[in-house]
Amino acid sequence: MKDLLQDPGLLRTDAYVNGDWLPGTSRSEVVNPATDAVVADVAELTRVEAARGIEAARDAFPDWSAMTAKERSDILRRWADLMLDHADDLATILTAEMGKPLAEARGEIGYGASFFHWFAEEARRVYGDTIPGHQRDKRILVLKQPIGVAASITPWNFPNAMIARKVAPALAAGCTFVARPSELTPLSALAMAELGERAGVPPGVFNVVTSTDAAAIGQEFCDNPIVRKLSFTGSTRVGQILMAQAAPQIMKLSLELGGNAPFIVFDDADLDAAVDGAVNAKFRNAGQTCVCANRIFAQAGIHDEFVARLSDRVRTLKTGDGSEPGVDIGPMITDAAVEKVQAHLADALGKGASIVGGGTDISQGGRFLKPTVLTGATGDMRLAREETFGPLAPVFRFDTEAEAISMANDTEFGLAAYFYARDISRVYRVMERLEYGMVGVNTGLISAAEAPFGGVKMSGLGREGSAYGIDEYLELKYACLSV
Ligand SMILES: NC(=O)c1ccc[n+]([C@@H]2O[C@H](COP(=O)([O-])OP(=O)(O)OC[C@H]3O[C@@H](n4cnc5c(N)ncnc54)[C@H](O)[C@@H]3O)[C@@H](O)[C@H]2O)c1
Ligand SMILES: O=C[C@H](O)CS(=O)(=O)O
Repeated sequence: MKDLLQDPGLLRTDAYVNGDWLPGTSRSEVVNPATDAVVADVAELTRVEAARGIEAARDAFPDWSAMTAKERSDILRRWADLMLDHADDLATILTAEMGKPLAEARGEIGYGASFFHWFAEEARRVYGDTIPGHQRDKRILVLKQPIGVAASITPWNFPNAMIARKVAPALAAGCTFVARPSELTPLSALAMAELGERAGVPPGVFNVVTSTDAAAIGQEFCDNPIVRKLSFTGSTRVGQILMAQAAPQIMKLSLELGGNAPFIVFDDADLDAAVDGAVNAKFRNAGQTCVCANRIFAQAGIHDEFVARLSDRVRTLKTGDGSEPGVDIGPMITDAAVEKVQAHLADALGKGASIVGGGTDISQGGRFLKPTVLTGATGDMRLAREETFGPLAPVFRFDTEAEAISMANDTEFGLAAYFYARDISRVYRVMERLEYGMVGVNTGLISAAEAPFGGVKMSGLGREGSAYGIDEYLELKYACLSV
């Protein structure tokens, strides 16, 4: 792997605690999902060693939080600049461990760096308040102060950006941090730590504990009284586990969980734009994103034309090893992920859906699946109620606006939704009535550091990015002065 990198020093395989690289008492393999080749052997830390990382963050907190906002801002900006300077190497590492096409991996590095740039600016705008007193001799002050030690647990599908979206606001606020990346994709987090060290992040401020024992590390994060904030991105199932485990500590939580995004195309939509949006929203990261269009709804008047145009576009998408030029759809991350998509397809076909172009098999060998459009999808199918997390685009037909909104909202999730329409009254009505944390109107790509990313209902708590994102790592203190 190192021979593929311009800067081999970025391929770090030891855990990073208190500025030291720890080999751990054992190692675990990171495997390329496209080839099954072993990419690296990574340090396997125990729960006790993870606690060392928490203690390092505790010990680093006083000095880090005492820095001026400008001092922290400068370090975050240097970190972002280094990530962009090394984007090609970081993308090579990311594609090797996660499988996404190199172009998407480079895009993710830019997306991750954008959070460091954004919160380098937000660091200097953590303002408090003065409030007119409730008595003549009282003065009211509101201070915003960093929570303290924050911890993160993140998924495999965006191994750089999901950590950046948490570390950047945390450190900007003055918190110190312990990250536990997915066991499937730890290398991107370790490369981030290497660049953080080069950017001047002091020892103990940012720590990366690597382990395949997710439950043990998560339990340590929830049980250890030093940890005052846990930020989790992953499935709703695990989010519920962590929320319960964190309850005894009354720990502040951010939960970025599962989704079931509707993608609605109304009769008055710009169909070419809707097709572009559907391809972006459905097939980015081979359909392995929390905001992917999981259900596509097409109004009766344009249904057949939309399906025809979408299918024509999908047929041009190339499946293959993400490190190869021109590949649009990389592998699924695991065999279990392949099995889930195949199970959703079989269930849908068994309940009356059809693959556009015919056939019943979407396998391309190994963990590769053919991007596929289904018609005849209905609400009783598994793919209507569960995240498919793969390149399967089920199209549901609808007649009225009210029916579309009702079907779109008929889910326990509420992360992202999308719709295409040009009538401004309809745009306002639908935008207001969709029960989601984020709505894309005439666009299939909504994620940006400038915007508050997050969901409602079973899709989580809190927001990441935007000016709101730093509040997740701050506490309000009310001071009442008698004068
Ligand atoms: N809302 C968002 O921003 C967002 C972003 C990316 C992914 N996701 C969601 O994540 C899921 C896919 O990612 P995934 O398969 O890695 O999810 P996952 O919940 O299985 O795993 C997420 C992380 O939690 C760890 N984990 C698993 N069990 C744990 C436990 N008992 N205690 C502590 N940690 C544990 C995993 O090792 C991993 O690092 C999908 O549901 C997707 O929608 C949401
Ligand atoms: O899958 C989860 C990510 O949050 C997707 S995005 O890149 O932030 O849209």
